[in-house]
Amino acid sequence: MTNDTWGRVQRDLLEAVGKNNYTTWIEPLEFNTVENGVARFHVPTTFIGNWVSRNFGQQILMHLTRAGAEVERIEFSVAPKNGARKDAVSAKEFRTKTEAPAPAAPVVRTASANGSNIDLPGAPLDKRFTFDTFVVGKPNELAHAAARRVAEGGPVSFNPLFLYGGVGLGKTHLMHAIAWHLHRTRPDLRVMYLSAEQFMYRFVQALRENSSMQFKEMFRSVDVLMVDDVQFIAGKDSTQEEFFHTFNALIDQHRQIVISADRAPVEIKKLEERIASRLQSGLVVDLHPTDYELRLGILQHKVEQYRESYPGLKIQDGVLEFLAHRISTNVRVLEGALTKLFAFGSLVGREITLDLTQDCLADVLRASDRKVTVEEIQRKVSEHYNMRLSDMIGPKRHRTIARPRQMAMYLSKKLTSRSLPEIGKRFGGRDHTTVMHAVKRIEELKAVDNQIAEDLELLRRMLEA
Ligand SMILES: Nc1ncnc2c1ncn2[C@@H]1O[C@H](COP(=O)(O)OP(=O)(O)OP(=O)(O)O)[C@@H](O)[C@H]1O
Repeated sequence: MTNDTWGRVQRDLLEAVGKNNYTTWIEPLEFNTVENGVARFHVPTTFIGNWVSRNFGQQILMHLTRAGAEVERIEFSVAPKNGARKDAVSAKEFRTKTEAPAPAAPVVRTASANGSNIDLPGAPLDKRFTFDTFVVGKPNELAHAAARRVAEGGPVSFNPLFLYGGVGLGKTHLMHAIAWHLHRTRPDLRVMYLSAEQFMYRFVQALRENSSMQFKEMFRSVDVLMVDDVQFIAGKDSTQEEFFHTFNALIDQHRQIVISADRAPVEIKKLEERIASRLQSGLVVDLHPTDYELRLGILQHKVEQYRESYPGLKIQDGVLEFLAHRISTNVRVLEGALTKLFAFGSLVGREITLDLTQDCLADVLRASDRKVTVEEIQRKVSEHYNMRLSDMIGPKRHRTIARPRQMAMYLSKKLTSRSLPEIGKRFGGRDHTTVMHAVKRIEELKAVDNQIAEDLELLRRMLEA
C-alpha cells in the first residue's frame, strides 16, 4: 500500500464518519507501513490509538481492503519522537494488554478482520435493533414515540430522555434504533452509545493513562450521548462524579442525552440525589411489562423474519397465541423460545405444532409457570393494602377487603395459567363466576380509576420482578 492509497482511503473515511470524527480521530493517524498483511499507523497518543482502534478500526480496515490493500489487521503505535522509542513507562503499560509489543514502538491496540463491527464511537450497535424491527404496543408506545422524537432531531424538547423498565423490554433496542436513525439521517452528528459500565471502564482507563483531559474532551464533544443501564454507576463515587459533570456540560450546551435504567431515577439505590434529580429533569418514560397483544405482535414479526432463514417451515395456527399467553416474563425469553422452536422444527423437518412446542419448550414453559403463583399474588396484594392474608380467602364483603381481593383474582387470571375454577378454589372455594365477575369489574375500574390502574401496574411489576 502506498501513501496515495491511504490518501484515497482518508477521503472515503471522511465521507463515512463525518467531518468532526474525521478531524478528531482519522486525521492524526500517520500511515507507516504494510508488512505481512499488517498495516501500521502512528498515533500521537495512546488514548487516540485506543479510541480509533476500538471505534473506527473495523471501518478503516474495510476501506483499506476496498481500496485494494492486502491488509488483515491494523496496528496503532505511538509515534517515536526523533527516532527514539516512546518512554518505557507507556511501553510497560501497553504490555499489560494481550497484544505483543510491536518492534518499532509500543502497540496500542489491534483491530482484526474478524473483530466486532463498530460503526460509531462508543459501543457496537446491534444491526437488528432499528425502529423497523421494534413492535409498538400499548406498554411501550410512549417510550417508542419519545425515542422517535429524539431520533428525528429538531430542537431538543426533553433533555434528558430517561427510559426505564424491567429486563428485556426494549430499552437497549430503542437506544440503538435512535443511533442508527441518526447515523443515517444526520451523519454529521457525533452520536455516542455506551453502557454505564463502559463509561466507568473508560473513565478508569483514562485515569490510569493520565488522559483524563482527553476523556473529558471526548465526552463533552458529542452531540448525542446515550448511556445504557445507568444503575450500574450507583455507589461508584468517582464515576458518578464524572458522569454528573459530563451530563451537566452536555445539557448546558443543549446536546441531547438519552439514559436508560432498570428503574426510575429516585428508585436507584446509592445514586446521588443531585444526579437522580438531574436525570428526572427531562422526560422520564416507563416501558411497561408486555401485554398479550404486544407479545403476539412481536412473535408474528419475528416469524416473518425467520421465514427467510427457514423457508418452508410451517407453523400451526394457535402456536404463537399459546406462546404469547404462556411466556410473559420478557421479550428476550420469548425470542429465545421462538429461536429454539424454529431450530428444532427445521431439524426434525416437521410442522411446528402445539405438541411439538410443548415438548421442545417444556423447560421454558415450566420456568414461566413457576414465575407467579396465586398464593404470591394474594400475599403481595394483602401487603400492599395492609390487610390480613386470611381475609383474601375469608368471607368479609366490605369494600376495603373485597376490592383488593378482586384485584388479586384479576392478577391471578392475568399472570398465571390457572383457570377460573382453579382460582376460585384458591380464594376460599369461591365459584368461578365470582372470579369472572371480579376480572370484569377490575377491567372496568382500571379504565376509569387511575389509582387502581397504577396499583395494578405496580403489583404486576413486583410480581414479575
Ligand atoms: N417491542 C419490541 N419489538 C421487537 N423486539 C423487541 C421489543 N422489545 C424488546 N425486543 C427484543 O427483546 C430483546 C431484549 O431487548 P433489550 O435488550 O432492548 O432489553 P432491555 O430493556 O435493554 O433489557 P436489559 O435491561 O436486560 O438490558 C432484544 O432482542 C430486542 O430486540
